[in-house]
Amino acid sequence: MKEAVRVKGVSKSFGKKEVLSMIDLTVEAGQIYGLIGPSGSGKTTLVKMIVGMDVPTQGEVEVLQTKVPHLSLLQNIGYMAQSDALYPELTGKENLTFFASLFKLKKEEQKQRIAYTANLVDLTSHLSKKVAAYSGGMKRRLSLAIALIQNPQVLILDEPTVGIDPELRLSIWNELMRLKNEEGKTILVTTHVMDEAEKCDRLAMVREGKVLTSGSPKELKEFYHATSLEDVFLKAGGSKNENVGSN
Ligand SMILES: Nc1ncnc2c1ncn2[C@@H]1O[C@H](COP(=O)(O)OP(=O)(O)OP(=O)(O)O)[C@@H](O)[C@H]1O
Repeated sequence: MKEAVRVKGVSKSFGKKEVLSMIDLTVEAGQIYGLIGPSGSGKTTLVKMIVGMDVPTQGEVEVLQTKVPHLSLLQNIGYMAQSDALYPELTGKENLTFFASLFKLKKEEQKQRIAYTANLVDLTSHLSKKVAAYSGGMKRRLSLAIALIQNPQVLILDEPTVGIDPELRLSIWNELMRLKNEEGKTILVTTHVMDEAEKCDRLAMVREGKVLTSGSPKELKEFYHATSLEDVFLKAGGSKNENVGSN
């Protein structure tokens, strides 16, 4: 299978502080790949370098066999940041229309994508409200809709379900599964939530800027003789970098 994302020997420092240290990871096309780790472990920094918003101090990143950053990748990467980048004075629909207009979409396709993404995140009946009047969860949902607007091949979602109620969280995960299974999308997601991590095909557990271990949830639990992913995390924390899975 082809690689959708390749991170090769990436380190990142801010001033003298090294935040990421020699990260290697590969996301196969058509996988859901989870980055899990405590707050401050470096997940967002890594994600920003994968989408081309920040530059590694060392190493390089490729997405769809193209070295990041590259203009051609904008159409193919949908990015949902941790903090919402929305226009509060515009309505939900105007926000979606604005972001859709940045991409090469025909008028009819643009309309369809707006309707589809709004429905996916359950915002259809709120589209004419100003975003300033949205709750935190609604803003997260709109950000997710925007990440999907141009129908990108690769989705990079930084804690997409924070502040979203359990029912909608489940429906968003069901949709991510559908996007993977039926449309062959590649999805890289950061999360703190272990039951979301269980749904990923592969995981990398990150702590203090290093990948502690990686593999499928099943492989990780077997390797560490652990009953849960929390347990894997605790056990992996005490050992050297392990690559449990096949890559
Ligand atoms: N622009 C910056 N300048 C200096 N330090 C930074 C910068 N961006 C991130 N850091 C530091 O890098 C470390 C990793 O931060 P990062 O946001 O990547 O972690 P995270 O795992 O995504 O955490 P969270 O889950 O809370 O978002 C933190 O110590 C943070 O303070």
